[in-house]
Amino acid sequence: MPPIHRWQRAVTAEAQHPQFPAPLVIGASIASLVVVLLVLCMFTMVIRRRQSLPGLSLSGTGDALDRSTIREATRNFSEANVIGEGGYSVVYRGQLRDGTMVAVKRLKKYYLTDKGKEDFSREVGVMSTLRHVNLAKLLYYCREEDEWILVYELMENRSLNLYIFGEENGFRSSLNWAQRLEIIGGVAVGVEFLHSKGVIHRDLNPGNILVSDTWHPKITDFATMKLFIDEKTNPALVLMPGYLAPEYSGEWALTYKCDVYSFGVVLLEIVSGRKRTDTPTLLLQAWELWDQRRIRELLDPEVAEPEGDLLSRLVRCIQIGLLCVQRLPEDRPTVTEVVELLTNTSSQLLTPQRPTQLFSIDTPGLSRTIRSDQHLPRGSQ
Ligand SMILES: Nc1ncnc2c1ncn2[C@@H]1O[C@H](COP(=O)(O)OP(=O)(O)OP(=O)(O)O)[C@@H](O)[C@H]1O
Repeated sequence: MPPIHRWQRAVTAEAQHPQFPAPLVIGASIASLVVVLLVLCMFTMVIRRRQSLPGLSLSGTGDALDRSTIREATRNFSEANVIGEGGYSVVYRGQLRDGTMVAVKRLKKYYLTDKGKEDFSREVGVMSTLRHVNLAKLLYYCREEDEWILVYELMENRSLNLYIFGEENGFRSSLNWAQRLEIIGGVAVGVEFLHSKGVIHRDLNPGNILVSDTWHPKITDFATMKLFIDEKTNPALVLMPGYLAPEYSGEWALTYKCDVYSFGVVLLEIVSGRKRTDTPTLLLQAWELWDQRRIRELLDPEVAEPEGDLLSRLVRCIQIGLLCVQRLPEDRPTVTEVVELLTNTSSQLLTPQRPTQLFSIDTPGLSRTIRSDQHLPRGSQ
């Protein structure tokens, strides 16, 4: 061991017994105590918020909405009140005591995770602050024991898939071309708003686009339910095949451009009336017909043929859709650019490349992509 010099010994001794003035020591102790108390207070507040009342109004009115109120509104979740069912919820029509008509979304219990339980109140609180004319309005939520419920404003016309895929008689022809173009524009504006708030929808599809009684589109399911489900163990459940961008279905590479891709697929479905899962070659068909200027063959035959200005707007719209579904995210426009391209008809449009990806059997992380240079499965062309 090297010898210790006298000056070293002096420093060591001072370090062991530093001579601070008494007022400084007292001041520092009080300050530390205050900081500790503040941290404790904040921690308690967070915990209290998480264990908050079972039903909490999101409208700022202060009215609590508990399970018994929701039971009453839906006549005890009566079968007759079911208006839809998705992968992880059953949706009921309901009427609150004040007469407000609501859509009550009751989450299926077996998919809820511990993480979801922790996040529910906080995340729903955040989502409820997203108010926009093209977003469905989340009014209340209820989390009581194992009952998890979201209460939305009711959209009498339900979702867009009913009208573009003709799942019910006569529905398909009820949306004319002008209305379809309006819906496409409204969805783009809604997605732009979400992106401006830092939210990626991830699951944009016609089942998640509701339509008001005046045919205005309202995007729903923006990142709410999916936050409460473990998508890595339930990927097929969480995200709808046919709409996922190849980079997301293949490598979980999630960016705003994934929504742009889904939007492009939805746009092409709206104009063609063809569901991509039933028509895996939809993107290629659309590109070829657009490239050969045979657009009329792509358009939904159930809707009266468009002429003049309407036809040229549709041609432009299809070109925008094809730009959105480009394989590489960097070749797709941003949604803000999409809105600009849709509204400013004199703005310059790039030429979309021929799609190489026909259809991705796209469970994230388990992607099996069929490319146009590979053989398609029998019956899929
Ligand atoms: N606010 C609403 N007003 C009217 N109908 C609604 C409303 N919300 C949902 N629905 C109807 O309920 C159906 C199922 O809802 P939704 O798709 O949101 O369920 P989900 O469990 O989130 O499922 P998924 O995302 O797998 O489709 C919708 O397709 C729509 O027809």
